[in-house]
Amino acid sequence: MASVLFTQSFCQPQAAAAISHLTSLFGSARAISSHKDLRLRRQDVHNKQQKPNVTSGKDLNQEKEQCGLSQVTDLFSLLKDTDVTTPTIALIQRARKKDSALNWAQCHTSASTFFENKIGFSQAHLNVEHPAGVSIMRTAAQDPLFRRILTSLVHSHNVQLRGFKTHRSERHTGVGVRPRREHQESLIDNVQDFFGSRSNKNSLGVKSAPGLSTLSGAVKSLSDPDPEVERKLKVAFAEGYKAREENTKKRWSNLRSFIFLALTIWLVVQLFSSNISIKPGGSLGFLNSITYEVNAEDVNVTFADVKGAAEAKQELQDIVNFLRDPEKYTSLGAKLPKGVLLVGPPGVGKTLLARAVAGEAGVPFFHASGSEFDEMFVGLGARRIRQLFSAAKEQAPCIIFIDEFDSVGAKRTSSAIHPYANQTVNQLLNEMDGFQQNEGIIVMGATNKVDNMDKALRRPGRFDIEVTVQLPDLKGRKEIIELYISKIKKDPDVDVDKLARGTTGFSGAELENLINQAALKAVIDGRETVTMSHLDFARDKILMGPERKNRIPDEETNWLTAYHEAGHTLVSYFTKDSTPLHKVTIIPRGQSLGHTAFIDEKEVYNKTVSQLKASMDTAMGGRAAEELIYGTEKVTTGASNDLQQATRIATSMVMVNGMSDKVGLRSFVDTEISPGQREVIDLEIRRFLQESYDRAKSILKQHNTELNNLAQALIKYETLDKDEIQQVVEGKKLHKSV
Ligand SMILES: Nc1ncnc2c1ncn2[C@@H]1O[C@H](COP(=O)(O)OP(=O)(O)OP(=O)(O)O)[C@@H](O)[C@H]1O
Ligand SMILES: [Zn+2]
Repeated sequence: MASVLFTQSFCQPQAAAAISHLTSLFGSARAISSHKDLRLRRQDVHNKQQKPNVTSGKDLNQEKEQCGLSQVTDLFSLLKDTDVTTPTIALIQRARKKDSALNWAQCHTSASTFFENKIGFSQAHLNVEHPAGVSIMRTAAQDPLFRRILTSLVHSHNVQLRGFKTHRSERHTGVGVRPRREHQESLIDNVQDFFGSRSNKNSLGVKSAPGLSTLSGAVKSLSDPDPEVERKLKVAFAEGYKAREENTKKRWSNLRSFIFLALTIWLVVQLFSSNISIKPGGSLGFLNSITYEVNAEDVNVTFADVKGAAEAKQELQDIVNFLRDPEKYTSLGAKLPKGVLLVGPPGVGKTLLARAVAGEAGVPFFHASGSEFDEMFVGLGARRIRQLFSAAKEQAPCIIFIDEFDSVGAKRTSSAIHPYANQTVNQLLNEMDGFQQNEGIIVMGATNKVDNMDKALRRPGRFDIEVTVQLPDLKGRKEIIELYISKIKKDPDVDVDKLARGTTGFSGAELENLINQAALKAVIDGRETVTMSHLDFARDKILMGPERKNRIPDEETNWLTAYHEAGHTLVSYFTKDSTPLHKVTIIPRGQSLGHTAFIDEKEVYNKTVSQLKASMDTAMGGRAAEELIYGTEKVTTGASNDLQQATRIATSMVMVNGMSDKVGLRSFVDTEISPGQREVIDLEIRRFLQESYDRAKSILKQHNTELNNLAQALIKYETLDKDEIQQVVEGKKLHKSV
């Protein structure tokens, strides 16, 4: 890994090692933000106000700004300590990357997504009868590091629970966020037993270790957090802790974390007691003593390690050839690109490809992350760019890879909030222009938001080559699955082909995660090998969020959820061109009370008007069913996500894809919209949505019997797969055990 070494004139050697270890893991931008976090916490203690309370919307925003990135920092350090597998880290990184480092909200979302995933897995551990659970909880409770992270995460979770939804629930049709507290109460009781706050014996009759009361004290001191939050944290951490425990060599990292913590506190004191002033364009005297040493990485990844992505590999082969033998090109007078932009959705292997280019060519690889340049101090980002390029020049031919490229290369703004962001882009442009075409440095940037990029960066002589990396197709998925499944012990019943067919739309990282999750599930089930049912379980978890153990004890809510989900399902069922149904359930999953899941049968490269309308109608089906059955006064907030999704589709139809007659064949991306136009657009979006709702309602009215049957079947069986849905709709009797 390319490490950005952070040395400082007054560093102790040991401490410098600790810092460099950390910065190499997280990049020092994040190391710096955790100073900020510590400062906040110190103030909290000072004000005797330990609770990071978020009440009003304004506070919430402030809170986000103050603690967003640093919470993620903690999360990262947790990950480091727990040795959680790469896909999980990739998952967070990816979610975090969804926006520039200035958008803290995204960070929280990613953190929560992560915990949802972790917690789903941990439910088995939560089971009091599970011997692993007992020992995990007990060890966890005695650990000071655990407590520290716990404190900071309650913080993060408080923010999350009050303001955001998970990534998954945004992406997939499902019921919105509704409280689900009672349902969890029995579970919380169990945990409380563990933590000694109810009695000092848990239900196994094992007397609690003394440390338990310490943890319960810690939890109590967290200003009476939401029990749901408390529960989630305990479980998530117990599991994280277990993973950590399993890796004995990680013990040392405890010590390092401690040194780092002590050092950061000291740094913060230095920073904020020395009267530093930040002047526009100026720099901090104190920070001038910081030097960054940029190290390259030797890569041993090759194209053979990247599965699928044949086109991308082919396009990149030219770059490899050039790097292998720059002279050959120079002597012919051929000019090669300086910059290559890898564009594609998260997790498709952009980073992997860039590495493979370096590996194939046998050149050093400098890896930097866009957010590293997003500094809280003026001019540091630009300076880092300079240092990165000057280090690279010394080692040419080589590759500079900038991940999350959109956070460095975003359109320059005149915004008053971050007036210095432009400096970084300017510096990058300078550097790109400053070296000769055939000098042997190729700058590769990866982004999933190419539209946000500053246009100047894409002029000839800069990032003028764009390589698109797509989601893997059937063959690609098969190869990826084969690659990762070869690393685990699988049962002979595992059908890779079937799995590949049932995972349309999954990225490479998601497939890797799927296999990992399946393996975890197999371990929990006490199995020797991973079976198809473990893989199915993992797929559903990734697709719909982790499954809760039980349904909600409130029957009225269950019926409402059943009708809501049956509404989605039926509209989809009776609408031509809708995405094929996969499953419907009223067991709460992730953040939602129920879920209707769909999987495309084959790759979708483009969507037709009819498909888009079908998606909108299906999303509207939930609300329409609620209204039909319970009346307008009884509709719930459960459809908020659905509405969001439908609105997104309608908006893009009208504003981007020229699918509205009134607005015409016109795209409003990147154009000023006059008030007159805005009104027309608005009316069109509204019309699209209303018509969609009406279509959904009319389907449900027409198929009222089926709606009732489906809701009843959901109440009885809780989850129905595609075939079962069909049987119910066709009025056949289901042979399914309850
Ligand atoms: N095509 C693939 N072949 C093999 N493994 C893959 C592939 N795509 C993704 N993976 C796995 O997923 C991990 C994450 O992928 P990677 O970080 O390269 O994706 P990315 O496109 O750079 O995503 P992001 O935009 O989030 O950075 C890889 O380290 C690899 O383990
Ligand atoms: Zn819904």
